[in-house]
Amino acid sequence: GHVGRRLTSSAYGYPGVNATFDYAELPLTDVVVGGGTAGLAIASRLAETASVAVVEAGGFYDQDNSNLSVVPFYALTMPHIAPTPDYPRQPLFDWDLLSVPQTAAAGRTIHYAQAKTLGGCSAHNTLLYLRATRGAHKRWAEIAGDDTYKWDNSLPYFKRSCTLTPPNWEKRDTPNATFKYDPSAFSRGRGGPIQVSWSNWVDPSATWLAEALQSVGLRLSNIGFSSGILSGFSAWTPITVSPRYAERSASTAYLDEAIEDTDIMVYHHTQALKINFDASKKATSVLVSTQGAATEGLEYTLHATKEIILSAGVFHSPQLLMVSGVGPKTTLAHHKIPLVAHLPGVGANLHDPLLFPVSSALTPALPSAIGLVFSPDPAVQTSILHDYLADQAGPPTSPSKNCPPHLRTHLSPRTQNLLNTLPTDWPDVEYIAGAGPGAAAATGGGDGGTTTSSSSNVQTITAVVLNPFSRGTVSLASARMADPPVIDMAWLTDPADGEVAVAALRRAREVWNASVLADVKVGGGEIAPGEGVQSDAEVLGYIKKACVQIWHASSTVFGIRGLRVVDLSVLPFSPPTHPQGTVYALAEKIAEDIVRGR
Ligand SMILES: Cc1cc2nc3c(=O)[nH]c(=O)nc-3n(C[C@H](O)[C@H](O)[C@H](O)COP(=O)(O)OP(=O)(O)OC[C@H]3O[C@@H](n4cnc5c(N)ncnc54)[C@H](O)[C@@H]3O)c2cc1C
Repeated sequence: GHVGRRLTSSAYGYPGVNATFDYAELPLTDVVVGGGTAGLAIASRLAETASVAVVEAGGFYDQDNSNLSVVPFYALTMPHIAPTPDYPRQPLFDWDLLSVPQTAAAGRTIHYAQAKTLGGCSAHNTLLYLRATRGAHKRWAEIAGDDTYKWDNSLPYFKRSCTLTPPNWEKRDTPNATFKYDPSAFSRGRGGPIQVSWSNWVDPSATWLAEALQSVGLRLSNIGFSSGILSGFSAWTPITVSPRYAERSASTAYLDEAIEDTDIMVYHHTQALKINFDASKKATSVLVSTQGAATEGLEYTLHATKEIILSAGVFHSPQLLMVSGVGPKTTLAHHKIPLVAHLPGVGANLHDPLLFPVSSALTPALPSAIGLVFSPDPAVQTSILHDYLADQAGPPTSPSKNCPPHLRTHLSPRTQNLLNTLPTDWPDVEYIAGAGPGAAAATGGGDGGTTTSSSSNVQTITAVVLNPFSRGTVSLASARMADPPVIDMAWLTDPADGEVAVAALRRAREVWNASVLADVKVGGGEIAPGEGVQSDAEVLGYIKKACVQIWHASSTVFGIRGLRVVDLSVLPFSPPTHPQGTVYALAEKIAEDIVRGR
C-alpha cells in the first residue's frame, strides 16, 4: 500500500523501466500479458498483495473507440465487428484477424473481431451477462481435476467479481415485460468491480416475441440465467452496465480500483513478443515492444520474480506460447522455433459456436432500437439522446435480449449420441430475439447484422448452435508476433453441427409462425432465409452462407502446464452460455490460487 493519494500517472510504466516506480522501485513479482477481460481482473487482484505489471498491446477504449464502446446500444453497431473480409478497419482498437477460408461454410473468409485495448473484448462485447449450467461446471471440475469449478464452489468467485443493481422498473416502463431474477446468485450489497444490471428500455417487439415463445412451449424462466440453470427464456437478461450513467462496465473497472489502491503498473501500447524461459524451463521474463505508428518499436524485457500470467485471449495466447517454444513440436520445427515444451494441445481443440438469423418484418408500430436510434426524424433522435443523457433511459441503454430452449428432435442417431455426451442441463441451442445480430444479413447486407443498415422493423430470431462438435485450430504463419495467427474455426466440418443448425432454424420458424404474431407481422412473409428455402439441403445451404461467429471461441490451450494461462482459451470446452461472467470468475479463482500458493 501507499500513503496518501496516488497519482493516476504513477500506474503507467515507462518504456524500458522494469519495475513499479511509485514510492519505491519494487521489482515485479508477476507480469500479466494481456490487459483484457481476464487480464485486468487477475492483475488487479494480485496487485493487492504483490508488485504486478500488465502488458497490453492497445490503449484506452473510450478514447480509441469513442462512444461505440461506452453506450450500450452501439455494441452491435460497431462497423469493425463485421465478419466479412472487407470490414471497415479500426486499427486503433481491433486486431485485424482474418480466418482461413471456411471450406464447409461456403468457403468464406471471416474477419474475427478481437479488441486490442485495456478491457479487451469486455470493451466491445454485447454486454450480456449470463453464467453456465451446474452440469457444465461439474464437467469442468471433472476434466480439470479441481472441485473448485463445481457450481456451488464457483459461486463465490462469480459473486466476488460483480455487483448487481436491481432493474429500474420505472424507467423500463413496460407492463408486460416484467421478469424474475435470483438476487441470491449475487453478493448482497457490493460484490466486485463489474456492474451488472438491466437496460432501461424494453424493445416493444420483444414483448410480442416473448408471447410467441410461450405459445410454442417455452416457459418463462423464473430465476434468470445466473443460477446454474439455462432452460426457459428470460425477458430480459442482465448486462454489464454501470447504472449511474447507463454506460458499459468493462474489466477496466478492476483497473480503476487497482490504480487507487495498489502499486499496479500498466504498460499499454506494448505488445508481448516472446516469453523467455531459464535453463530449468521456468518462465522468467517477457520481451515486449512499444508500437510506434511511425517509428520502430522499442524492445525491452520485463522480468518477473514469481510468475508470468498469460491472458492474451483465445487466439494470441496460443500464438505467444508457440512463438515462445511451447506447443506442438512439428509446428515449432516448421518455423525454426527452439522447443521449450512439446504440448500438442496448444492451438488445438478450438470450439467456436455459430449463429445465423431467421427474420421477418413486424409492423412499424413496433419500432426496434435500431429504428429509433437511427430514425430519419431528427426530433426522434434528439429526444432519444436527451432521455439517455438526462435520465439514463431509452433504447441506447439496451444492447439486446435472449432465450435458450432444448431441442433434440429429428436428429440422426450419431448427432443425438454426441449431444447425449453433454450434461443434461446443457442447452443445445440459444435464441436471441430482436433487431440487431443478423438483421442486416437477413436483409441482404450480408455482414452478419453488425451495421446500422437494418431496416427499422425487421426483427430477427438469431439461432446460436451452442455446442459445436467441429474443432478448429490456431496456428502460426511465422515465428513473429507481428504476423497474425492462422485461425481456422472449421465451421460445420462436423455434420452434427449442420443437423443441429437445421433443427434450430425450423424451431425458430415455429416461433415466427405462432398465431399471436399474426397481427403484428407485415410484408410478404419471411425475410430470411425466405419461404423458398424448405428442404433440409436448402436450409443447410442457407446456414452455410449466413452463419457467423458469436465471438465465444475458446479451448485452445487446454492441457498447458508450467506457465499460467488465464483467459477463455483455458476452458476445456465452450461453456453453453455467454462467457464473460465465467472469465471474470476464473480470474478471481486463479488469483486466489496464486495468493494462497496453490
Ligand atoms: C463482438 C463480441 C461480442 C461479445 N458478446 C458477448 C456478450 O454479450 N456476453 C458475453 O458474456 N461475452 C461476449 N463476448 C465474448 C467475451 O467478451 C469474450 O469471450 C471475453 O471477453 C474473452 O476474454 P479474454 O480475457 O479471454 O480475452 P480478451 O478480453 O480478448 O483479452 C485479451 C487481451 O490481450 C491483449 N493482447 C493480445 N495479444 C497481446 C500481446 N501479444 N501483447 C499484449 N497484449 C496482448 C488484447 O489486446 C486483449 O486486451 C463477445 C465477444 C465479442 C468479440
